[in-house]
Formats: sequence, structure tokens, C-alpha cells
Amino acid sequence: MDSDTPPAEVLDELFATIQDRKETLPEGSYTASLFTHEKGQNAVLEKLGEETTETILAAKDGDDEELLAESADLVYHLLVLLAMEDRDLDDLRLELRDRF
Ligand SMILES: N=c1c2ncn([C@@H]3O[C@H](COP(=O)(O)OP(=O)(O)OP(=O)(O)O)[C@@H](O)[C@H]3O)c2ncn1[C@@H]1O[C@H](COP(=O)(O)O)[C@@H](O)[C@H]1O
Repeated sequence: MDSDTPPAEVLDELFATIQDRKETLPEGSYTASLFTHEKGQNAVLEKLGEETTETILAAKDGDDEELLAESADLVYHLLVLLAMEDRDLDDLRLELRDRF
């Protein structure tokens, strides 16, 4: 993915990158480190908790820039969790669509 990626494609490209990291486990990759962490799933779950709290605090502070940054951290870690649980981005889309 690069800065030319259309916004509508970013989540798909990010999820594909996360799945690639899960399969190839490259050295130096933070994403790969979450799949190999000695804490296992808890490593991601703890980050989800942290990023949720940081997102809440940014919203309470009315800090729009920080809100976006922490929301991005939160969404990224949620995508890592879905990949870890062998779910696909379409699974999430279908779940949301079924609520229309
Ligand atoms: N989108 C992300 C992404 N968002 C957050 N993070 C990492 O998640 C961690 C967040 O932890 P922290 O909140 O403690 O770090 P922080 O945000 O600097 O600190 P705070 O200010 O939030 O407290 C940081 O290490 C970030 O680098 C991400 N790491 C990777 N990606 C994407 O994943 C792709 C693969 O990256 P690698 O992990 O390098 O393979 C990249 O190209 C990016 O597109």
C-alpha cells in the first residue's frame, strides 16, 4: 500500500498486508510480532484495550487529530485480531450488512 491507494481500498490493502505478515512472519515486523508473541492472543487483546482507552480519552479531550490517530491504532489491532481468528474482512462486512 502507498499514499496513492484510494481511501476506499485502504482497509482491504491493510488487511491483505496483515494476512501476509501472518503467513510470512518477516523479521522486524510489528504486525508479525503480534502473531508470534509469547502472550499469544492476549498480546493483541491488551493492545485493543489500550487503544480503546486512548481513543476514548482523545474523544473526551476533543482532540480530533489524536482521535483519528488512536482510532486508526484501534482499527488496525482489530484487523490483526480478526486475521488471528482466521476471519476475513468480508465476514465483518456481511455481519454489518445483515444489520441494515
Ligand atoms: N497500520 C499499522 C499500524 N497502526 C499502529 N501500528 C503499531 O501499533 C503500535 C501501537 O502501539 P502504541 O500505541 O504503544 O504505540 P504508539 O501509537 O506510538 O503510542 P501511543 O501514543 O498510542 O501510546 C505501534 O508500534 C505502531 O507502529 C501499526 N503497525 C502497522 N500498521 C500497518 O501494517 C503494515 C505492516 O507493518 P509492519 O508491522 O511493520 O509489518 C504497515 O505498512 C502499516 O500499514
